Amino acid sequence: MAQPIVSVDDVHTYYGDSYILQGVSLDVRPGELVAVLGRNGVGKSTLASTIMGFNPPRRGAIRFEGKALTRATPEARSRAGIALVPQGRRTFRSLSVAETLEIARHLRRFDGQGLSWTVDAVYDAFPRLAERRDNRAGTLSGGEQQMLAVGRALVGNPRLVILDEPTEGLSPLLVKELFGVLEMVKAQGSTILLVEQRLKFALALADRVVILNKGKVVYTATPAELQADEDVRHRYLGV
Ligand SMILES: Nc1ncnc2c1ncn2[C@@H]1O[C@H](COP(=O)(O)OP(=O)(O)OP(=O)(O)O)[C@@H](O)[C@H]1O
Repeated sequence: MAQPIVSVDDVHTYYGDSYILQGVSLDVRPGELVAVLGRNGVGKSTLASTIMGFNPPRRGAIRFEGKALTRATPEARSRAGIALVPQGRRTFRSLSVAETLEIARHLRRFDGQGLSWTVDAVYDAFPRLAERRDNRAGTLSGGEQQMLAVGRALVGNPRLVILDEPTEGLSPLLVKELFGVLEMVKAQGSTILLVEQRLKFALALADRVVILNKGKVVYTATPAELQADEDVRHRYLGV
């Protein structure tokens, strides 16, 4: 089996005294889409920010393409080829769509090794962004800002894209559009870690699903296995 792109090994993360990730381990292999599921507050976003380096673990290790990254800064992780699309988008309100994407392209410090998301490719994937290219991010709808946040990550041609609840607040139409884009990103061989509340969305995209509960991985399976396991879905996802 291929070496994992990212390997999270017995990671323990805190916010002050709050013990959030309590020994999380998971691997994501090249070209795989792994969905992280779980109820509100179980630590999914914390896992995303721990991998990106915003909230390093007190114990445990994170390896990226075989190299230890546990203590690396978020900038170093970005240079290594990890991109995070954070929950709540965080686009710069005063920059236009075109400026946002151009800046992300210029900041690209990582040679995407055959992956090639250009600004034009992002416009093709999200026609709404092309229509709004001269508009400031602050004037976009929530859904359009989400598209922009995803596009900004893609033009960096990351080796690993971490998406933290990208469908949150999107209209059904935009959810569908985002689904198509993620299918495309996947088809190009990108590796994706998807934190997601919408079960159907996650099951339709994922190669593997991981469920977190109270800061621990309690279940790992294929989407079909989770689909068939009513007990697990009910117990850990409430559906
Ligand atoms: N900056 C912070 N300081 C202190 N506690 C925090 C902080 N951010 C999150 N928490 C707490 O950590 C726990 C895990 O939060 P996290 O956001 O990782 O969960 P989540 O599974 O992503 O939930 P959600 O789906 O609601 O985003 C929660 O109890 C939350 O209240």
